Amino acid sequence: MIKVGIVGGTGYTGVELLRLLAAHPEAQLTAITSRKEDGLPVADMFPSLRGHVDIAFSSPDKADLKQCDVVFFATPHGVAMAQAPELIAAGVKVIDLAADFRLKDQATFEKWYKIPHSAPDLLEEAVYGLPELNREDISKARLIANPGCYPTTMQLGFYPLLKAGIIDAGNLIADAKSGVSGAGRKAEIGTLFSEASDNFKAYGVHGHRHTPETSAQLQRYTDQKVGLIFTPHLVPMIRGMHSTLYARLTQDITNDALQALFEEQYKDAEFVDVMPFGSHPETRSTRGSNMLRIALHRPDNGNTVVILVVQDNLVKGASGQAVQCMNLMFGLPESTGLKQIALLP
Ligand SMILES: NC(=O)C1=CN([C@@H]2O[C@H](COP(=O)(O)OP(=O)(O)OC[C@H]3O[C@@H](n4cnc5c(N)ncnc54)[C@H](OP(=O)(O)O)[C@@H]3O)[C@@H](O)[C@H]2O)C=CC1
Ligand SMILES: CC(=O)N[C@@H](CCC(=O)OP(=O)(O)O)C(=O)O
Repeated sequence: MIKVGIVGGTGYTGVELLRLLAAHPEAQLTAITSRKEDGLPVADMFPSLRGHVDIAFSSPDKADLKQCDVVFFATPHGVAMAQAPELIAAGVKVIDLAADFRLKDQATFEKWYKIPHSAPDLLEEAVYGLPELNREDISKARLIANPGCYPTTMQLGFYPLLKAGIIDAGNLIADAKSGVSGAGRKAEIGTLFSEASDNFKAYGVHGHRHTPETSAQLQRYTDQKVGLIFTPHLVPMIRGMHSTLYARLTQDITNDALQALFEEQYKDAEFVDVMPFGSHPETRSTRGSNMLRIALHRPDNGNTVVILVVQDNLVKGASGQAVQCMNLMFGLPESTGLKQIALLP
């Protein structure tokens, strides 16, 4: 059994990790932290886990994380970088769900996250945890930077076109919407029921930290200079994410060939579903599952491709993807413990 620790077990990605790991045949939850709930049985806070999780929270300074084989950080940016060096030196693998190790360039990290990086020596080693594009490196990694939720949709949507060299990489547009759980479980005015329900708004229009993350990753796959305009929106759903991506074709290609490009790219990807050309994926077709679904459109058969991408921000956008990485790091089939079918309605 893989001994698993979770730092930040009271938040949304933390409890999602618990749900997935409780059903994982090779994982044994060994330590889970909370600064506020030291000593409280996990199932007392989350009754959905009664009968499935039988350990209690401990404060981060008391939790014996070094006895774990892998530790997930489901914490705000800046927490993992403080503890990862010591854990890795002790032979523990680390998967950070935050952004501490996502950007290779320290100055770019510090500019966007407005905190100094305390473990810059690990930036080079950290592996970006997007299995569909990075499977081999993940399987050898000691430290995973789990992707952001929006960047997962943008990269998997643009990648096949970018790799084929048939779009203008300097003019990528992403119009994306997230459910409110994307903002985490902390109390904030913007996520109050009376603010976020029955409402719809864009945010981060002049710059969101997922733009440099996505651009830097996409840049690995093209010689053109990547230019991305990304606008996130908050929509009144609890979970789920819908990204509508636009790319300009630079070559003649039929719709059948476009579709074939995506189907070929993701033919072995268990968690990426390329739907029929022209279809309309819904976020609920992924709710609670680790699936990401893609559908292509070509308005008026012109030179713009519209790529619709849906997923669940908490599963494929965070905790499910992190478990997918854990499976690879421990030599297990990638889908172990991740075969849940989406909930309907
Ligand atoms: N929500 C989402 O859809 C996604 C989130 N992410 C990223 O995952 C990370 C976690 O997100 P999410 O679960 O939503 O956040 P939450 O705010 O819901 O939870 C944060 C957790 O971190 C703990 N925590 C906070 N500060 C510290 C600290 N200084 N030291 C130790 N533990 C701390 C909190 O526990 P306590 O206060 O009890 O100690 C809590 O359990 C974030 O970095 C987020 O950006 C990534 C992709 C998607
Ligand atoms: C709805 C909402 O607020 N979403 C978050 C994204 C959360 C996330 O997953 O991203 P990181 O791990 O990079 O912080 C936001 O836009 O800040």
